[in-house]
Amino acid sequence: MKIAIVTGASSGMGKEFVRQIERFYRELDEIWVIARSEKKLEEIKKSHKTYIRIFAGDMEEDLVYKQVKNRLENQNPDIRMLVNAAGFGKTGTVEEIAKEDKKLQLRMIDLNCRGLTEMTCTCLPWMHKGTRIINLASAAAFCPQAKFAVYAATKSYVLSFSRSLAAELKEKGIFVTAVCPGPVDTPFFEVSGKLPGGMKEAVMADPVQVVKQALIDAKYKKEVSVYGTAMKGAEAATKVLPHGMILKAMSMMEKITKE
Ligand SMILES: NC(=O)C1=CN([C@@H]2O[C@H](COP(=O)(O)OP(=O)(O)OC[C@H]3O[C@@H](n4cnc5c(N)ncnc54)[C@H](OP(=O)(O)O)[C@@H]3O)[C@@H](O)[C@H]2O)C=CC1
Ligand SMILES: CC(=O)[C@H](N)C(=O)O
Repeated sequence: MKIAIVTGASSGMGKEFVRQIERFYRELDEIWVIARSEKKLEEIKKSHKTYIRIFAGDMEEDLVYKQVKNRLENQNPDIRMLVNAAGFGKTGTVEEIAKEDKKLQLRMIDLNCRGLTEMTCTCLPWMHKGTRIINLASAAAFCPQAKFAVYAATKSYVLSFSRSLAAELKEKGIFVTAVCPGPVDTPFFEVSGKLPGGMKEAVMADPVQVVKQALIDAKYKKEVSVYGTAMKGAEAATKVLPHGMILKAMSMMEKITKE
């Protein structure tokens, strides 16, 4: 049995991956979807031809990983693709966020880093030559970001982890792609809140295009997928300019767009 597994499938890019994967891999028997909102996953199930198997659970807790593992052991499927999309962010200074909710930034590390790592380790024994892992990092992985500090750090982890994993798995013929978009128009910002000023709106990307690019890049075994000229430019800038200078410029731009 050939399957794909998508975390964070109830919304935004995860949901879009489920939609596009169905067209991309026509031979799939099932797509396994993971998120907390069972109701949203049920809605997604109704709109697909491929059988959608729902795992409704909180990836900050252990239970959902056990449920996925048990199902893998029982059905022994061939995982053609794993997409790790579950994640969240919060804008504000580290102090402000901690004052509002002491645990929130730790929960962010737990989901964005531990969750992604645990799901990858859970799935790897069922992945073989020619299969793909797609990890949702972010352009925030390229450089530290004030007022997005913990989020940007978690995404640096995802990028670093993905590249190391890609090197480790190359011999086995399993290919890993870290997806690093700039701001994408999804419900993400309803959870995170927005940075003051209109900086992000100006470069907001369409999730359909970001996911399409990611699947093409994964097909061509690219280790990093960056959608759009603006973010390709940003990536190049973070490679040549001192990060202190970029942080200063970002802070100045924020002040200008606020005025
Ligand atoms: N939007 C953007 O600008 C960008 C987003 N990204 C990254 O892409 C990924 C997808 O984000 P996006 O689609 O935009 O955001 P959304 O908020 O639309 O989707 C986030 C998904 O993660 C799931 N999720 C959140 N918390 C948990 C949890 N504790 N356990 C299980 N699932 C959870 C949500 O489902 P539910 O609430 O039902 O649990 C939802 O399906 C994230 O990792 C994000 O960091 C990267 C770059 C840009
Ligand atoms: C939410 C994101 O990851 C995005 N790259 C951003 O910086 O807004």
